[in-house]
Parts: sequence; C-alpha cells; structure tokens
Amino acid sequence: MFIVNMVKSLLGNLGIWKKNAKILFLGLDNAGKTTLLRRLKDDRMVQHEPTLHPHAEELVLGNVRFKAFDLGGHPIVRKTWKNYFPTVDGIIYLVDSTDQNRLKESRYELEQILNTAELAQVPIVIFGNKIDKPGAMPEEELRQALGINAKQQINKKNIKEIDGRPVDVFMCSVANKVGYAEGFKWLSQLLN
Ligand SMILES: Nc1nc2c(ncn2[C@@H]2O[C@H](COP(=O)(O)OP(=O)(O)OP(=O)(O)O)[C@@H](O)[C@H]2O)c(=O)[nH]1
Ligand SMILES: [Mg+2]
Repeated sequence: MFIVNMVKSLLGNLGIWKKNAKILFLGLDNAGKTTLLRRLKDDRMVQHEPTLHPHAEELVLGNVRFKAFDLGGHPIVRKTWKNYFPTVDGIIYLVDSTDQNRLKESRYELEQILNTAELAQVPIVIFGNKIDKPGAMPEEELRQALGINAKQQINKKNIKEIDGRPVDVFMCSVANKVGYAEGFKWLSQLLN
C-alpha cells in the first residue's frame, strides 16, 4: 500500500495521476452552489431552480478528479447533508457575501459542520461569493461575521487551521470567473 501511495503521489506531482476526491458543495440556498458547479463543468452561467435533489458531477481541475455533490441549501434539504459526510475529502462552503441578513444563519450551518466529529479532518474552503455585486462584504468583515478568525492557527506548512483542520476563505465571483480557482488549488494540495 505504501508503495502504491508513493507511486500515486509521484505521478500526481507530475500531473499524470488524477487523484479522486469526493467533495460537497454546501451553504445556504441562493449562495451560488449550482451556478459554481455548472461554471466548473461546462463554463456556463445559467439560472437554476433551487436545488431540491442532490446532483453529482465529475470535475477534473488541475491534476485532481473530483466527484462533486451539489446539495440543496433550503432548510429542509439541509437535513440531508449529513448523509453525504462519510468518506468525504473536502467541503466547499458557499456564502453570499452580499446578503448581510443571512450571515448569522450561514454561520450557524458552518458551525454545525465544524462541530461534526466525522468531519474533523476534512478541509473546508469557504467561498465568499458574488463579489461582483455592490454591497459585497470585504474578506475581513466576512471572516468576522462567520467567526472564523478567532480560533484560527497556522500550521508548519502555513496552512490556516481551526482545531487542526485546514480552513480558509476565498472571495470570489462565479459570475465574473474570479477567485474560486485559488480555492480549488488550495484544496487540491491538501488531498492525497
Ligand atoms: N451577481 C452574482 N450572482 C450570482 C453569482 N453566483 C450565483 N449567483 C446567482 O445567485 C442565485 C442563486 O444561485 P444558485 O446557484 O441557484 O444557488 P444555490 O446555492 O445552488 O441555491 P440552492 O440550490 O437553493 O441551495 C442565482 O440567481 C445566480 O445567478 C455571482 O458570482 N454573482
Ligand atoms: Mg442549487
């Protein structure tokens, strides 16, 4: 097994071996999860109905093959998120950075994820989405509102952690195609 992993990692570094990673797109309804998935899958920006049924897509980004699950964010479907937690490799958590009124609700859901023992080792990419819109919060403000500054530490590799789990915030606009590539790059380097 050790040899297999070594060869995979070597090929991965050379960009030949595509790692397989299961990731979840989480966040409140209207945050932009489905829009992001479509953008990554076929580079289109289309309007979607609110997601009621989970939907999975294979994505190849850099040298990682992702199986991405887009889960709806409405309160009722949020209850099904936990069914997808086993064997997950990473979480993409989207926040609408222009929706001040719902930050408390978003923080609550993020805290539920952070407090789930099963996810203790799972990296979390937080996307502050819709920075193209007027009224988008600056990164520092969003961090404060989500409460992820206080407990944050930096490990030896300069990766920010909360309770030993890598977590970072990336501001982005799925509409304008900016910011999210950095988040996936950050996540990819943590997968093996
Ligand atoms: N201005 C702007 N609008 C965006 C951006 N990303 C998504 N949206 C819009 O936000 C709305 C919600 O997007 P969805 O992708 O359907 O949101 P969702 O997170 O999948 O929502 P649920 O399926 O209900 O959980 C849509 O009207 C999108 O066009 C962005 O970067 N900028
Ligand atoms: Mg959706």
